[in-house]
Amino acid sequence: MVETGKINLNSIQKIFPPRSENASEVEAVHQVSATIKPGEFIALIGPSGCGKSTLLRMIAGLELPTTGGILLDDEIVTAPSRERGFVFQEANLYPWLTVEDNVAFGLKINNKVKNKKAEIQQFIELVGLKGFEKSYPYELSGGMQQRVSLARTLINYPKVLLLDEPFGALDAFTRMRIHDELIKIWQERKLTTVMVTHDVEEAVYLADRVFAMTPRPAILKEIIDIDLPHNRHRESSEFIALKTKVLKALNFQD
Ligand SMILES: Nc1ncnc2c1ncn2[C@@H]1O[C@H](COP(=O)(O)OP(=O)(O)OP(=O)(O)O)[C@@H](O)[C@H]1O
Repeated sequence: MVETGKINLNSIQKIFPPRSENASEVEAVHQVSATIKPGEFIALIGPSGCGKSTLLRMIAGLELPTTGGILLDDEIVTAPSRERGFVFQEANLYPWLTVEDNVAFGLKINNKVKNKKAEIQQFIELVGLKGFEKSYPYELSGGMQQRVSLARTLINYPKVLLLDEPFGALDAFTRMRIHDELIKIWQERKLTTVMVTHDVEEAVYLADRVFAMTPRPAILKEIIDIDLPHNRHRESSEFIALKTKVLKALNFQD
């Protein structure tokens, strides 16, 4: 079986030009190199404004590196593609469309919606929204909206799932439930996943490896292996030890 979804980051640097005449340029990402294996779950963690989202956006092809290159399965990333599904912090649903029409929207652009009813239903069920097909976004909680956004991305069968703090606005209980759903989907679909988060516990709960970034410019300071099987127990001594390790890498704990 050919495994797909390998990402190579080769000395990635991103410098944004000055925003105004008196401003200076901003180096957001500095010389990041790493290989992400097919099917791996990576959490990118670092202080606010360090450059995590910029790195994720470059993997998506939404930004181009100033120097260095990103390869997906040995092809250089130069533009966004459905191969690399992106879920934003906000669900960004179309308020005038129902859940099923929001999920179908990406397919409609492709003119592929014919005979896709069953598939749309399958993805709605995959994210746990059976029974809400005809609901509008305003009738859903924040967590449910984010699940619609996930279904809308997954229905295009991306090789890579890129998540930019998608659960940041959710309450703690909803987050924990959605974490378990995400792990189930990730295990079923064997998707290479890269997630930006501020939350050390979220990173240790979900990821195979945590990439700890420095304050801006983001440099890959340390990679922490999370060598725990799922379902992980947040209260276990191994889990707490790994959280401490990540916090140390981020310089928040001696
Ligand atoms: N398009 C842009 N033009 C100029 N500067 C930018 C642009 N996008 C991001 N930056 C700057 O790059 C730096 C890194 O931003 P980025 O959004 O990647 O950080 P982050 O680590 O994801 O932050 P947060 O966790 O707060 O979302 C910031 O100083 C930001 O102002």
